[in-house]
Amino acid sequence: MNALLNAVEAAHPDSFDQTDDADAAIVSQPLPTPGALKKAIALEPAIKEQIAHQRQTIRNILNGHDSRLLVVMGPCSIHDRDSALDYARRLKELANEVADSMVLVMRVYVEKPRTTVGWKGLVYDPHLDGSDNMAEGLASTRRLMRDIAALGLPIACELLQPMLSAYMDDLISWAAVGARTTESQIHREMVSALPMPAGFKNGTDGGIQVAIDAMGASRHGHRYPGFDDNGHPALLHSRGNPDTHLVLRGGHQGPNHDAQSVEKAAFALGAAGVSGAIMVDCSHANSGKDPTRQPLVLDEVIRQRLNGVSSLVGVMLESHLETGKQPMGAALRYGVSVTDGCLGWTDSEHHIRCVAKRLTERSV
Ligand SMILES: O=C[C@H](O)[C@H](O)COP(=O)(O)O
Ligand SMILES: C=C(OP(=O)(O)O)C(=O)O
Repeated sequence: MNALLNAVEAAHPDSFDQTDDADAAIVSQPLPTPGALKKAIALEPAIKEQIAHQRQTIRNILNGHDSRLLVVMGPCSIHDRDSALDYARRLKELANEVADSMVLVMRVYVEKPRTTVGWKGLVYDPHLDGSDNMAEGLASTRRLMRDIAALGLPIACELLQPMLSAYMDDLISWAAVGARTTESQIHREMVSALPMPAGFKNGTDGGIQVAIDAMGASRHGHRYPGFDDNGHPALLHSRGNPDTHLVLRGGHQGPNHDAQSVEKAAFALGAAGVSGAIMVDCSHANSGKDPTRQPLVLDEVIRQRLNGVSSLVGVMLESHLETGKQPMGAALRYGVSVTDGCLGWTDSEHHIRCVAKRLTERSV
């Protein structure tokens, strides 16, 4: 990594100078370009093919050509490599076991949107100590995602800072735009260029129209300023992304996974002429941020699906090795979330198996 940074410094010596404007609020530090990092931590052709296949499987579920349930599950945020890989190995085994009725995709969330301030994720601060070594965070993220993909798991990730998506977009099979950014034109432009399906969450106030508008905006091509793979400012031309959908995550007024809210959302999607596929996030405002309530939300979604609500194609769970969450601090407990509380592995596995059984019994 240092060699990469030295090469960047040699090519752009000015960018290392601190500004001499005493009023300026920023100091710049160089980062590798997306192209350089992708070359340094490259994907084997077999992994690229696997990811293309996994994206297509997810598209098929969204389009109704594959009747399995899409399940995006994993930690609220990734904060250490060992527990992420430990989780991934367990998830892969479970994914194989339930493959007839479900497609499990691992949440590998490395950027966190904060309500005010807080730790912003592995990419920003891989040492969790405020040192913000983003060059290292980007490299660790790529290595981790590559290793998880090598286990055969599809990866889900929220894309928050549009500039960072280019460092990892080749590794992701399903992308999320979060409740705090769905309304942003910049994020809609970003999604219009993504090579994978993407879910737009409803807003934090519970409003679904922002997500429907986002789907309408991102299926069109856009021209917008950004950076090319070599890090040069460029006018980017996107083709538009036809594979977007709504994610219901509840809002300030409470949950929105009940039958009436789902029916209302399906009607609004139909009226707008966008994809009718809906994923329910069993966490966040749908569980009142109490991880132990996620199975109740899951149960209700499966009940509706088994009653014929075909728009419900997916669910999301925040799940880690251990239940709950912990504050950031010196001695972190292994496998416990440092952001939102998660359902522990034993419960997660149990509930996924129960759902698989219910789905399988119904289809025979
Ligand atoms: O899923 C994550 C959180 O809900 C989101 O990042 C906001 O977190 P915060 O309110 O703790 O900042
Ligand atoms: C931040 C997340 O969700 P939301 O945008 O719904 O708050 C998340 O899923 O990690």
